[in-house]
Amino acid sequence: MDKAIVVENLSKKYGDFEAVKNISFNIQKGTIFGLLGPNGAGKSTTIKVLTCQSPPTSGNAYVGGFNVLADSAEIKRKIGVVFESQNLYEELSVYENLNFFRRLYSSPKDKISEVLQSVGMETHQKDKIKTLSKGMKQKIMIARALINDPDILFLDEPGSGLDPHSAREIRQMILDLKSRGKTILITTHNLEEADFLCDDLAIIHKGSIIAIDTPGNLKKKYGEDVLRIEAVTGDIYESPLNTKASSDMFKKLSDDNQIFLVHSKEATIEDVFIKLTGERLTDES
Ligand SMILES: Nc1ncnc2c1ncn2[C@@H]1O[C@H](COP(=O)(O)OP(=O)(O)OP(=O)(O)O)[C@@H](O)[C@H]1O
Repeated sequence: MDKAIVVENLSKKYGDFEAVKNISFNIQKGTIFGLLGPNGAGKSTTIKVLTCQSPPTSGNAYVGGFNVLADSAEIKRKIGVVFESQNLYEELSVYENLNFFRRLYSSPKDKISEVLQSVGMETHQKDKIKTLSKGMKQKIMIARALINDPDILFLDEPGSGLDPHSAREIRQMILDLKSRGKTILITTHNLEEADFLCDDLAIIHKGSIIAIDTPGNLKKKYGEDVLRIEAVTGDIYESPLNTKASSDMFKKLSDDNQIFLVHSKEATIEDVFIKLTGERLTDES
C-alpha cells in the first residue's frame, strides 16, 4: 500500500521548549490515522508542521509525496484542514463562507452544493453561520475542507465540545470520507473516538510517540482483559482474566456463596494509556 504521509524524526521547538520530540510514523493511503494524547501533548503542533503552517525544527515530513519545507504550495493544494477552533465568518452565510474558499482554490461553483450534500447541510446554504449549532458549524468546517477535493484531510479534535449526537454524526462522516478513498489524520483526546475511527493509532505524550499500532493490537499488547465479579453485598472484585489469581478469586467467592454477577471486561484504549503513562486521559468532550 502507498504511503500518504511519511514523518521521519520530526521535532518542533518553540524557543527552548520542545513541543514535538523526534516523532516518526507513516500513514497509508485511504486509512484513518489518529494522534491520541492529552492537552499539550503536541498534537496540534504536529498538524501545523504537516500542513505547512509552521516549519519543523528538525527531521523530515512528506505529505502526498511532497516535502513540507520545500513544496508547501503543492501540499496545500492536496490537503483539507479542519482546525480545532471553528474559524468561520459568523456574519456571512454558509454559501458565502464556502464561496470564499472555493474562489481561493478556483474550484467550480457546483462544488459548493456537492460538499454541502456530503455533510448533509445542503438546505442551509442561506443560513448565517451565527445561527447554526456547534455541530452544524463543524459540518460546515468539514465541507469547507473538502472544497478543493483533497486527497488528505487533517482534522484537529473533530468531535471536541460536540453533543453526543453531533459527535456520532461527525464520526460517521469521517468514515464516509474514508470509504471515498480519503486519507485522514485526526487528533483527539477522546478514547472512544480514537478506538472507533482509527486504523492506526499513535499515543502521544509530552511531545513523544510512546506507542503506535492498530487499536486492537494496542489493547492486546498493553491492555488486560479482566474478570469482574459483583458480590451479593454489592462489592466488586476484579482480576486479570485467565490467570490463577482470577480462578482463585472465583473459587473463593463461589465457595462463600457470594457471587451475584460474573462478567469479563475487555481492555480499553484507556487501560492502554494508563499502562503506558501512569496517567488517566480524562475525556472532556
Ligand atoms: N506558539 C507556541 N509557542 C510556545 N509554545 C507553544 C506554542 N504552541 C504550542 N505550544 C506549546 O507546545 C505544547 C504542545 O501544544 P499543542 O497545541 O501541540 O498540544 P495539543 O496536544 O494539540 O493540545 P491541545 O489540544 O491543548 O491543543 C504545549 O505545551 C503548548 O503550550
